[in-house]
Amino acid sequence: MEQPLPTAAAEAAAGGGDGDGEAYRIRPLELADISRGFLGLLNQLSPSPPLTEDAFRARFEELAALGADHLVLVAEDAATGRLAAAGAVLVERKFIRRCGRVGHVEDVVVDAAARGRGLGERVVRRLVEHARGRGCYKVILNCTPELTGFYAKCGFVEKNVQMGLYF
Ligand SMILES: CC(=O)SCCNC(=O)CCNC(=O)[C@H](O)C(C)(C)COP(=O)(O)OP(=O)(O)OC[C@H]1O[C@@H](n2cnc3c(N)ncnc32)[C@H](O)[C@@H]1OP(=O)(O)O
Repeated sequence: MEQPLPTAAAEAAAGGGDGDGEAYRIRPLELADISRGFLGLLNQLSPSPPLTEDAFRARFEELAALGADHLVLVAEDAATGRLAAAGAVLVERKFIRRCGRVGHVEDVVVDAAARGRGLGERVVRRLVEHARGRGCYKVILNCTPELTGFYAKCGFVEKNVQMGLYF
């Protein structure tokens, strides 16, 4: 039987599945989410060629091996079972700051039809809580200038600049 990423238990302990009768249930990514619209969601973030089921499974298992240091959350529409949002957080383990940990929020996306209802903020706040629960002293992310207002609503402040080198 298919299992969710092993991060599920840690995530649940840190505030876990909503289970409160809300329209969207936020939970860790599962293998079966490939047929619940997960890839279509990611495509709204960054258009890319279709991923095969084998490639998805291989990456899912790779991430599962990282345990609670890598969490992908999705928001499932309780009425339809389709995914309406997703986001990820990666816990970096440092030597500095007394071997401190830093959370990196990545790949946050809400389906175009579900935007503007607070779902994006809910997902980000849950990712942040996971990082806090893993002992991170800060959470950081990169975004375009147009999105700073959204992340400010999620509690983030602008700090430094992003630089990139693409291959
Ligand atoms: C680290 C990264 O992943 S960066 C990539 C982010 N993802 C994308 O750009 C993909 C395309 N965009 C989306 O998926 C969505 O528009 C998101 C994720 C940016 C926002 O999701 P939504 O569910 O629509 O946002 P949500 O409804 O939770 O908004 C929360 C608050 O932020 C505000 N907000 C939302 N988007 C923006 C914006 N672009 N600029 C300023 N404020 C915004 C909302 O008005 C709301 O404020 P309120 O509480 O005063 O009403």
